[in-house]
Amino acid sequence: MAVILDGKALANKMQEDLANEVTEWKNKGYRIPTLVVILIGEDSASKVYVKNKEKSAQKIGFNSIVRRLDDSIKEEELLLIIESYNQDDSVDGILVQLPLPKHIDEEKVLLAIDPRKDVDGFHPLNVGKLFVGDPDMHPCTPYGIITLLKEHQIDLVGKKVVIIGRSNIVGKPLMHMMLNEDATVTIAHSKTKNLKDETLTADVLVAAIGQAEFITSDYVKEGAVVVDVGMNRNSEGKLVGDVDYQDVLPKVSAITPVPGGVGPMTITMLMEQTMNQGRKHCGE
Ligand SMILES: Nc1nc(=O)c2c([nH]1)NC[C@@H]1CN(c3ccc(C(=O)N[C@@H](CCC(=O)O)C(=O)O)cc3)C=[N+]21
Repeated sequence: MAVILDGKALANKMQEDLANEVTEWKNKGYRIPTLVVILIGEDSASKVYVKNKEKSAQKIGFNSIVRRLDDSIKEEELLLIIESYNQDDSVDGILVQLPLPKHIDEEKVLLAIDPRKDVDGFHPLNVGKLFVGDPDMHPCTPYGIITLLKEHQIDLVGKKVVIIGRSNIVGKPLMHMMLNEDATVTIAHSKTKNLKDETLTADVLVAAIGQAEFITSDYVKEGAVVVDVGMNRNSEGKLVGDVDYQDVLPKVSAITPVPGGVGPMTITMLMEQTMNQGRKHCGE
């Protein structure tokens, strides 16, 4: 029987621990950790994600600020808003929800966030620190994946990990984190030839493709661990991953469900890094 890697359960447990820490923190008379999430425009998926982040932050007891900005905002104006939060000593974490409207340069925005407040781990300095194996802030989705696998004692040393997807927010940072765990890593993507030949070698297969139920059992080695990063709506409007869950289930040793797998872990790692920064900024 396959082990279900229940991200929701671990997320709940970790968020309870964080809530207890915040209570202790308050009792010591310290300032409550503060997270600012900046949401630009009306993208419906982004709204749901931001709402979930806000709910978690409030449940934990953080000071949660969601700054909603109009689609038409000028890049300079956004940069000034970010700078004001950089300067504000009561703010521990700043996250700008991606994707951004087309007229705004993502690289400029990510560079503008103070790296010490970059709880998303997307600032080039934090990307570079991860690259050289000395990470400070981690991108939350890959960090959540590693945390979930570790919780279930899934050993990565020397294992063959195949990641499908080369994005800056999932595939590439996960590659570095897996290397830091001594795994052997392959990244496949839309131009990869004979994808199945790659995926069938995977002890751990990570799907970050963006196509509903793309990975069927013929892509998966017997006994593999399958991690599903996908978030797609199928024709019935149901949330499904990049993995055909029912089809691969009999073949795998462990698998993350969608919903309730990687998604809740992503949010939890954001909260964890906000707590850590809050602690640092108070000099503890
Ligand atoms: N600057 C930035 N940081 C991010 O971390 C970031 C981002 N931009 N842009 C988009 C992606 C996506 N993302 C998710 C967060 C939570 C769920 C989540 O909570 N998923 C639930 C279900 C949610 C639902 O019901 O739709 C689950 O899997 O159980 C999913 C995806 C964060 N992202």
